[in-house]
Amino acid sequence: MNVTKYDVESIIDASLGATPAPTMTQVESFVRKTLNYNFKMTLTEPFFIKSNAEILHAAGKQLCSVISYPLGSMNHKSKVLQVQTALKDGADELDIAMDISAFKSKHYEKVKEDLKPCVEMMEGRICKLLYFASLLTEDEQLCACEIALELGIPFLKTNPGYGYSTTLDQVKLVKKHYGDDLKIMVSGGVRTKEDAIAFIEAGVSRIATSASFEIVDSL
Ligand SMILES: O=C[C@H](O)COP(=O)(O)O
Repeated sequence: MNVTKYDVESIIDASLGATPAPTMTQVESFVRKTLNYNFKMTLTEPFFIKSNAEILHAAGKQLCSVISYPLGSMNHKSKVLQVQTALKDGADELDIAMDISAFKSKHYEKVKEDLKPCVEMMEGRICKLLYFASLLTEDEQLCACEIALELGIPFLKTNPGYGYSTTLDQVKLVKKHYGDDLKIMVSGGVRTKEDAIAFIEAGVSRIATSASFEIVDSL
């Protein structure tokens, strides 16, 4: 498979993830730096959506934010409010975390009821289900895929970062069972162009990484 620089750059969601508590100045400088690249999205925490959207939209770029990140453990009302606010503030896409504790407790209906209004509010905009693959068994990962499809979210985000790296096996498992029915954004631990190319060859549609500049600059 011949993977070009464009193939990689154009599917990256650029994250500042490696900096756990960035200052507003650090965030703005990161966002301004992404303007020099042709990334798919710039990822931003909810607090920064409004200010980052002003910068990115003025330059014709888009941003994605996160909801109930990283464990999906916010209560339902606050998740709904967070989605409403994120969209009002200018988010173009959202990565919504599944309630991992409820899921691992097998409260699948609760997990779905929690997510359903959030997905409906997206009104056709892209959202991805963060299912935290590294905390799940293989059977649980496949169960999360079923939930995504039942909710009409045909796009997964594997892991939140924070030291949880996505493996090729996690991606291959989903691709083996669901093929093109589920798109995957690999997230967590993608650090080099070799990592990026290996995940593209495994079938991912998007790459969220805090090494976006380094990866593209090395291609
Ligand atoms: O949301 C995206 C994450 O920050 C990606 O994970 P990473 O920080 O390990 O690259």
